[in-house]
Amino acid sequence: MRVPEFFNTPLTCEISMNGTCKNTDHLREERVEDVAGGLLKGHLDLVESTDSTTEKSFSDNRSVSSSGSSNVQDTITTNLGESSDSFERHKSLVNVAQVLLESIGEDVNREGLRKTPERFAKAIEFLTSGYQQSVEEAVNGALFEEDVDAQEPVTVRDIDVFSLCEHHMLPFFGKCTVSYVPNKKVIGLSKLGRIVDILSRRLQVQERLTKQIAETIEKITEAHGVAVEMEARHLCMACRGVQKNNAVTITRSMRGVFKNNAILRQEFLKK
Ligand SMILES: Nc1nc2c(ncn2[C@@H]2O[C@H](COP(=O)(O)OP(=O)(O)OP(=O)(O)O)[C@@H](O)[C@H]2O)c(=O)[nH]1
Repeated sequence: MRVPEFFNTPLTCEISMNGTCKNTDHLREERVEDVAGGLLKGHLDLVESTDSTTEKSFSDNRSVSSSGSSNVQDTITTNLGESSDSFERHKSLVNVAQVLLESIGEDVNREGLRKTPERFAKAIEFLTSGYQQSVEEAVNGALFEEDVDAQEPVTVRDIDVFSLCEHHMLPFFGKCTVSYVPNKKVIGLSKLGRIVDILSRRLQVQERLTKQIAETIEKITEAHGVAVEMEARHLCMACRGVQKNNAVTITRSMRGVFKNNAILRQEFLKK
């Protein structure tokens, strides 16, 4: 069984307002032995091979408090709330998968399907993990003051996109190109990919996803302008329904100077 990162970390410190620092490892033990009251253990037993999302929720919450032990206690309470929510979510997804298998006439106990509800739950948790993530946390303050040339865009092409269409909950996937004209600050390049991931790992329609990516980048970077173009294939159009396997949908969102400056816009659209 993999153990969440939290339990493998060295000494935890609690820093009080007056700057003193004391060991709070006892809180970690309490968290398992007493505070969790068995819930955490139950969770770990059920989610035997803990997925990255669950690990993240534990490791992210390993906190160094800047305002004393009550905050540490608050954090623990919040963590247990989140852990309990994710436990309940996981349990219902496993149940849903079992019902789904039974509904199509499958035997949920046959060898090949025994672990399928668990796998299904983990896959759906991953594909919708964007609901549990915040863009601000992912960007992590990676905005850098730079004296860049006015009106010169920064463009990252071919960022992979995997999302689920909200109509059929089937994947749509492809790539997107993001461009922005910086306004005194630039964003860490990887953060553009992270923003795309967080917004994609939700139930979406391609048009809304494209617009949300542009709006989010504009808000975070305060850029003079942002342009996003996405090309994607929708499995709901390929493997079922109209069955157009080669159809590719292209969506765009232009904001700020990209909207008004024809040259910038043309440059962006030129491949
Ligand atoms: N605009 C848009 N439509 C989408 C997207 N993803 C799926 N759709 C469409 O959503 C529509 C849902 O139509 P409905 O008639 O309610 O559902 P349906 O009977 O399954 O439709 P068919 O797919 O035509 O069989 C379909 O036309 C899908 O192609 C998307 O990202 N953007």
